[in-house]
Amino acid sequence: MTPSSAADQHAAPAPAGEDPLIPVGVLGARGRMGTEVVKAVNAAEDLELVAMVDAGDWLFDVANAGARVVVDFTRPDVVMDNIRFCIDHDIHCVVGTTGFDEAKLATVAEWLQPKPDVGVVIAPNFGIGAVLLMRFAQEAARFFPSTEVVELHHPNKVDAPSGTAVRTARLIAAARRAAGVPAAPDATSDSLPGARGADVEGIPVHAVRLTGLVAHQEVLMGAGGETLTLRHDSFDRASFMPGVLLAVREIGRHPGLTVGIEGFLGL
Ligand SMILES: NC(=O)C1=CN([C@@H]2O[C@H](COP(=O)(O)OP(=O)(O)OC[C@H]3O[C@@H](n4cnc5c(N)ncnc54)[C@H](OP(=O)(O)O)[C@@H]3O)[C@@H](O)[C@H]2O)C=CC1
Ligand SMILES: O=C(O)C1=N[C@H](C(=O)O)C[C@H](O)C1
Repeated sequence: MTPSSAADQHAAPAPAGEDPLIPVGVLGARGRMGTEVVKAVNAAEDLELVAMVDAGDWLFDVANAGARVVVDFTRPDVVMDNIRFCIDHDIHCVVGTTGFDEAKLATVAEWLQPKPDVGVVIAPNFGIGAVLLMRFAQEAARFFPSTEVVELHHPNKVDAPSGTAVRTARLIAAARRAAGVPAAPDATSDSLPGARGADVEGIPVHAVRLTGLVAHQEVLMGAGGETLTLRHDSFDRASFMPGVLLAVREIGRHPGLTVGIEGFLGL
């Protein structure tokens, strides 16, 4: 990595007599999400953008610039290194990058143990509607013998299925288990591998990649003679920003590891 330009960093003292601004660094700042986060932080009166880092830049600039919170929208293969760096430098982390399984979450929790004042929130989706969809799906899960998840995204997305779809399926599976719902009826034998999607704890998850889409998800539930379809659409990445900014403002008050922004929303 090489140093980011001085133009990417601008530190300013807190206005006298007012609450100090929260200094924020953005990792993946030139990516699709990072660009939107930079705009949102710049537009927020209580936040101050002090560092922008993208591939090829020095992460050390984030620490040198005095970032108190870092927002990470990078790549699943680099995000763990970024989180480690932030924890080691006592910087709170708001992570939107996907690719977290239980093992990675446990590793982050372990890194946080000697740092009781540092907070990390890892959320597969900052869209308020997407978070609500997950909650509604959990509520409905026990009433329907069959459930499938379909996620639909832009074709440049690096991972499949989406982090949101995996979390949604896990939450539904947990709700079904808790209510004693047996495995979904499915007598199909795939004549083509993959035709029934990926199996996430017994819930089929299907991934569509289509030019023109941004980020969308449907949860389909079926019982005798009826279906329930829950759908969320992010037509614009601006839709993620209220959730990102909420997490930036909250994370300093939530040391340790938080998964999802449900708690910050009072859900
Ligand atoms: N939680 C949520 O609500 C959402 C999560 N996401 C997730 O966020 C992630 C990013 O998505 P998106 O913005 O579309 O992807 P992009 O590829 O557009 O952006 C990622 C950026 O990170 C840069 N980057 C790569 N390595 C590093 C590094 N080590 N340090 C800093 N920057 C780095 C990339 O640079 P380069 O291109 O040069 O490699 C690129 O500019 C994905 O995991 C996606 O699933 C997306 C939308 C919403
Ligand atoms: O890459 C994306 O675009 C998105 N990624 C996240 C995911 O994988 O769940 C969130 C949203 O679906 C957009």
